[in-house]
Order: sequence, then C-alpha cells, then structure tokens
Amino acid sequence: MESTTQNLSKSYQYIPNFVTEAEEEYLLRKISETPQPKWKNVTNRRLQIWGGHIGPGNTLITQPLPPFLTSYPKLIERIAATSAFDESTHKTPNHVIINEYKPGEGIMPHEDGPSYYPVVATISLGSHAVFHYHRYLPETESSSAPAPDTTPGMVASSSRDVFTGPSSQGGRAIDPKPVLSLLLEPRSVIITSGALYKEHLHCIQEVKEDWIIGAEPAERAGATDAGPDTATAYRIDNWESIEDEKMRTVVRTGGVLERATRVSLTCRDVEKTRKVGLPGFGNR
Ligand SMILES: O=C(O)CCC(=O)C(=O)O
Ligand SMILES: [Fe+2]
Repeated sequence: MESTTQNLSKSYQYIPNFVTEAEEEYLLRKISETPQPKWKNVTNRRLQIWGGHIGPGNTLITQPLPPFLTSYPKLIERIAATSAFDESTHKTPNHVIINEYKPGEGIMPHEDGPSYYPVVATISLGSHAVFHYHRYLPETESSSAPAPDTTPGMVASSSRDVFTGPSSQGGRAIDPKPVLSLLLEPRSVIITSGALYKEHLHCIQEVKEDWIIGAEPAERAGATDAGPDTATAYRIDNWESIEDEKMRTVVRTGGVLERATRVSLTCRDVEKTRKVGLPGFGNR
C-alpha cells in the first residue's frame, strides 16, 4: 500500500529540547571520556554499544546501561515516560547505540532489523542532522529504475550491514527521493514507529552542510531542488516544530545549515534477552 507523507506523520513524534543544555554538555563529556576500546570504527562514523551485545537468534546478552543514561540524566526513564514503549516487551529501551558523526559523515539507507521491537528513539547532541526516509521501489518501477549500484549511497542494506559497512548483496531498489525529511535539532528526540520503522529505510547524507528549501508556500514558489555543486536541497517536513530561532528561519524560508560533530543516542528494546551465565533462563 502506498504511504503518503500525511499518514507517515502518525509514525513519528519529534520532541525538541528533550535534553537540557547542561545535560547535553555532561553527556558529551561522559561519552568522549569513554575508554578507547569501547569505540568501534565503522564506515563513516564511530560508535559505542551499551546494554549488551546482540548474539545468535537476535538475543541480547544483557549488561546494565551506564549511569549517564539511567541516573543523571534519567534519559531512559524519560523516554519510557513518552509512552512510546508501552507495548514493547520490556516497556522501556534496554539497548543504546551511540554514534558520532563528523561533518561530512552519515549513515547509508538501512532498516533497523528484526531484533528490536519496532520503535526507536534517537536523541541528537552537539549538532543537527537531517534524517531522510526512503521507500523501496515496487518491483514494476524498479525494473525501469537505475540499478541500485548506479545511484551512489542508495543500496538497501540489512541491519547487520549497518555495523560492518555497505553491501550490495540482496539489495532492493530504493526510491532516491525521500518520502519524509526531518530536521533533528541538537537536544531533540525523534521517536519512529509503525510504517516508517517497518516499511522504510532511513539515512543521514554524508554532507558538510544541509541545503533546505523554505517550507512556507510563498518561499516554495520558484524553489528548485538543486543546491550548488552536488548538494541537493530538501523541504523539511517537521518545520513547524523547530524551536531554535536560526534553524526555524532556515526551514521556513530556505538556506543552509552547517553540520558540526553530532553524537546520537539510538534507544531501542531488544525483545529477546538473556543474562550471561544463565543459558536458557531469563528470557525476559
Ligand atoms: O545516528 C543516528 O541518528 C541514526 C543511527 C541509526 O540509524 C542506527 O544506529 O540504526
Ligand atoms: Fe537505524
């Protein structure tokens, strides 16, 4: 079934200022102080995984989340209080991936995969990003569309590939035009679920600046999709929810947002869990 931008708007909740400036500063410090071996370098970003590792059978071998996620600030509790995880197995996120992106870094289109209850809460710190959501092309359209590997960065990847780099194997063709583009302000959370989680891919483009087309109708008349050089400009679908004054002006009237280093906290509930040392027990 065709998803429209309008019905996809039910599949996300964008909350600006979910984290205070003092909390943001503290979190960025704690994350940067994390010992080197905890960091993993992957294609175009580095990451830390908290809550345990997902092993065979999509089962999480659980480890406690660190105090900077549970005690100060009480981020996990705050996310659970949004009700987004009310129907999930543990009613709260139990797994957090922290990604760090320098300007020009991003993440290729992917799905988050079957290990998780289909809700994800992503907190942004330090810089904005633009999240684009893409649909798969139906077989009939994809046969006449360019092959995925002729469209840079537009190859479907499985959840496993997210952590090991792009793969062209088993790729389905993706519509290069996003169905939804959301601006994520620093300190905001974006919670996605439903069709957006289950039927679409998401990505962050590998650019140093995001070109934005003004969302207000007067600004859109005569707007073109192409920015200078190879950059492409996008209209931001959550433009009415942007709080920062400068970003608010840009999303309303058009302009450029320069990326800085962004740290994201991707919080999810891994449905199957197991404690170390108790094989076959504690499947909750
Ligand atoms: O860093 C982000 O905001 C997105 C990360 C992501 O999509 C993932 O870890 O699956
Ligand atoms: Fe993801």
